[in-house]
Amino acid sequence: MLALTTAVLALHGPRVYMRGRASVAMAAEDPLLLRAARGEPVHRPPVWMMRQAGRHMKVYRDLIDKYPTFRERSEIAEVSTQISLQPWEAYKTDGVILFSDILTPLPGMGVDFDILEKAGPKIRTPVRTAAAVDAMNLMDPDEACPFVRQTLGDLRRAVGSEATVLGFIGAPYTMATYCVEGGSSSSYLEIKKMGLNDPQLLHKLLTKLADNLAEYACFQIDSGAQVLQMFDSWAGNLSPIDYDAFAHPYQRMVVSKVKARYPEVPFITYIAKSAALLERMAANGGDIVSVDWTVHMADARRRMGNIGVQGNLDPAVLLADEAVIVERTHDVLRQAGGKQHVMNLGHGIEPSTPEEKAKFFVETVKAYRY
Ligand SMILES: Cc1c2[nH]c(c1CCC(=O)O)Cc1[nH]c(c(CCC(=O)O)c1C)Cc1[nH]c(c(CCC(=O)O)c1C)Cc1[nH]c(c(C)c1CCC(=O)O)C2
Repeated sequence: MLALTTAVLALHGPRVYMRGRASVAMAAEDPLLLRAARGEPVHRPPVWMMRQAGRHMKVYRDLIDKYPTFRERSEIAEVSTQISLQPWEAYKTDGVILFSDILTPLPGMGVDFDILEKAGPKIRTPVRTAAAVDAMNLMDPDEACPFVRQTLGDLRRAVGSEATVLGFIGAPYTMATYCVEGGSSSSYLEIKKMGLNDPQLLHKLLTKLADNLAEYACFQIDSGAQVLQMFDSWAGNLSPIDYDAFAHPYQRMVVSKVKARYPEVPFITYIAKSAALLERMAANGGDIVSVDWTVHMADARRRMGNIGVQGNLDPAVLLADEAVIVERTHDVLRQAGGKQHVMNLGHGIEPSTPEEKAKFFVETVKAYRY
């Protein structure tokens, strides 16, 4: 800890460090995660867990009897607010993420979907032709997702300055995988075929999605989201050539549209299995790269230079003994260093995670001092 403080002093010099402390005092109103995400000095790392609201919590599973479909649970504002707050009430995470899904805005664009309890997302009519892409419209988020505005506002009022409220979107490529495949996939062959045989059609779909998703992200910020996370979860499945053609430019398009309107709102990008893509992710115009657990955080820092990081504990560690959780958590925190790091898992929490282990992980991070 002392070594780290010395390192911070060596890096910034005492004068700048003092100025940093003064700015902390001035920004005392803003919650910790938001300050850390902006790169301001903080006394400890903030922590939340991807997919923290949901199946691993008994209070959530109990609600399924009353609201049997995911769309009810995420599209009735009172229910979505209640679920979003469950992990905050149980663990006092520093981040509270809107309980919703990346597919939620699709009906507003003219693409309808269901979420089946076992099989997951299902697009009613997959988007595979020029006519289907042309039929997609520019969404009006207030008309399509009024419950999102309501929930984000209610969440801000509920947590005040004790936590940071996060909004999120899917990135165009990952959204396109659902539109084209019609649901989850392990090989992504339909969208790959489209990209290889009719790239112009895929570009057209991605452009439409980018316009809509940027609009939807801005709507979430306007509704109260203080940090925005973009999930390009399945872009790690692309070859670099295809990533550069179909994922990267559309991430950039979304980021630049959002940044043009909300330059001060921290923007996080997540991709699963992204070890080969870190440098590319860091160049999409966002502020923070959410790193999965297949990379040493210290390597991620070295490779990406001056950009914030989020992550990257293997979610499986939350199934281990407490001593292992402490050891692995501290290891990530040390590697990430004290600057612009949001502690998180490397992907969503496993549904089989015992709640007391999730709580222990959050407490372990909150007890750490820079
Ligand atoms: C199962 C599933 C859904 N939607 C989706 C899946 C994955 C299926 C696949 O592998 O292809 C698609 C999806 N939804 C989300 C992502 C990005 C995050 C990721 O990579 O996991 C992805 C890829 C965000 C989300 N999806 C959800 C959140 C909620 C907020 C949170 O707590 O993080 C987010 C950010 C919630 C969600 N979304 C869904 C359910 C059943 C739930 C409930 C919570 C739970 O997982 O137990 C439906």
